[in-house]
Amino acid sequence: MKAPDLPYFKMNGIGNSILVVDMRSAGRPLTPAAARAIAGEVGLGFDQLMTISAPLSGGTDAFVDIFNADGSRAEACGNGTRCVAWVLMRGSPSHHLVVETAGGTLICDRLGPTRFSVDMGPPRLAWSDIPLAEPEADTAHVQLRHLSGLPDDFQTFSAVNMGNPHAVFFVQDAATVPLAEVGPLIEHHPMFPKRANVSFAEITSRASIRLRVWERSAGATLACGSAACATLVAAARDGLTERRATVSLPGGDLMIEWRPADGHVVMAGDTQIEHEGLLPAVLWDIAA
Ligand SMILES: N[C@@H](CCC[C@H](N)C(=O)O)C(=O)O
Repeated sequence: MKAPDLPYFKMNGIGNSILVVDMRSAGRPLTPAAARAIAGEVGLGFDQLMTISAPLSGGTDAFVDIFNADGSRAEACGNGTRCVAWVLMRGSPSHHLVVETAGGTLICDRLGPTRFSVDMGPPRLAWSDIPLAEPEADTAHVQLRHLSGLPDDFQTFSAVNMGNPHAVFFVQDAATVPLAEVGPLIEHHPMFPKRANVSFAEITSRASIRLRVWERSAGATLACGSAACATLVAAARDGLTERRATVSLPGGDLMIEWRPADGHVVMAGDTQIEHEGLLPAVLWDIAA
């Protein structure tokens, strides 16, 4: 039977470039090679590609697989999840959605026509959950060992897993961090067996943070939702901010709360649709 062409939605979550593909009629998953082809030859570049499939577990509305532009998989993507919520709730009276990803179950709520919140679940803070390569008693202050030549600002980081691994560095001035130089060095540091998303955070008040992010497998991005969540957790854990703050990224602002009631981290922010279309069925035949 001929595979169907599949609807895609080119979107962004405050500048984080997201391609959502509705695979519910495909009957088979997207391969990493197809994800790379979509980003490359097909010309639909993205930071993350989110595929929507039928739910795997009871009580969820969809399963979402997340690919980086190099074809690797990510366990979480906050900005992409808000875009998925826009796609699944458009034209529907529903204001609430539960999606499952490789990193856990995410709850989405509509706050406005293009504004959504995502409950990203609780952060995991044990060294083995990040994961780090070796035991660390205090994951809020980890020394970045064996990497010489970095300024003092980049010697100690806070490690947080928000479904995916994050290293958060607090700096005096986020704007002057040489992201393209230090980002890849830290992402690939042997301390991170699954590599890491790398954040540089400047505390601007008890309720505001300025942030720049080097994403694992995607590089410098205008925004990263899970990094904003990880940063708020790291900042509140250190007493630098309250548990609710505005995180300002180059692409815009996210409101992040680490809820005292259940320990979950909730993000709220905008989404934007750029265009939509159909992806040719032949792509589904590209092998892994
Ligand atoms: N942009 C995302 C997170 C991206 C995932 C990352 N590159 C990884 O490999 O973990 C977000 O908004 O959370």
